[in-house]
Amino acid sequence: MPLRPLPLRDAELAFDPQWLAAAEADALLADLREALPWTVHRIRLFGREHDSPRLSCWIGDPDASYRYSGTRFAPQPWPPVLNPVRERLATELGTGFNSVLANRYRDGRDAMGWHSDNEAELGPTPVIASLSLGATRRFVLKHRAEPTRKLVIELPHGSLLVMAGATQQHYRHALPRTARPVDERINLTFRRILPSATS
Ligand SMILES: O=C(O)CCC(=O)C(=O)O
Ligand SMILES: [Fe+2]
Repeated sequence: MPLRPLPLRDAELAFDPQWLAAAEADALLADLREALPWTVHRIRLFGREHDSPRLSCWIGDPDASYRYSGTRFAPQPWPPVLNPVRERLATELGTGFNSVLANRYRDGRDAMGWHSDNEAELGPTPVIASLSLGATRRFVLKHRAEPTRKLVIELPHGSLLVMAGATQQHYRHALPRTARPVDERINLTFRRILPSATS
């Protein structure tokens, strides 16, 4: 299916509910579960350290280091299974990616809180390509200045959501917890860390 624009004022979004065919998405999910060194990241919230409610893994080119809670981290190397995905994204979106944040939500209690992907190293108008595998979860975008302006979207197995332009400047997003019994989900957000920020 093609990527189609999702209309939302002050945002630039495109969505394909089935960017990967089910069999490809199944294989990728199974591989990534095994291939990645999943860890619980520590996050700083109101001055206190907590375990983040999910498993994560940062992947990237060797020069694409990133800052997280004030520390600089070297990324994990790309697992070969992601190479075709990375190439296809670059071709279809017309922009290259040098890093991926992989998140693994073990069940409905795992989640991601409100944030924007607005780190300085991504630049002011980052293209972020979010590929979802496994259980369908609800993703919510909320306008910073007008919180009633919202988009709620279900992200199914094999779907691709692209956030671009000024989306990160105007909107925050989250993956809320759910009381529904849900299976595991893996999400990959492909990003481009700018070279000026990686030295
Ligand atoms: O799991 C998701 O769909 C969202 C992930 C996300 O917002 C992020 O990695 O920055
Ligand atoms: Fe995000």
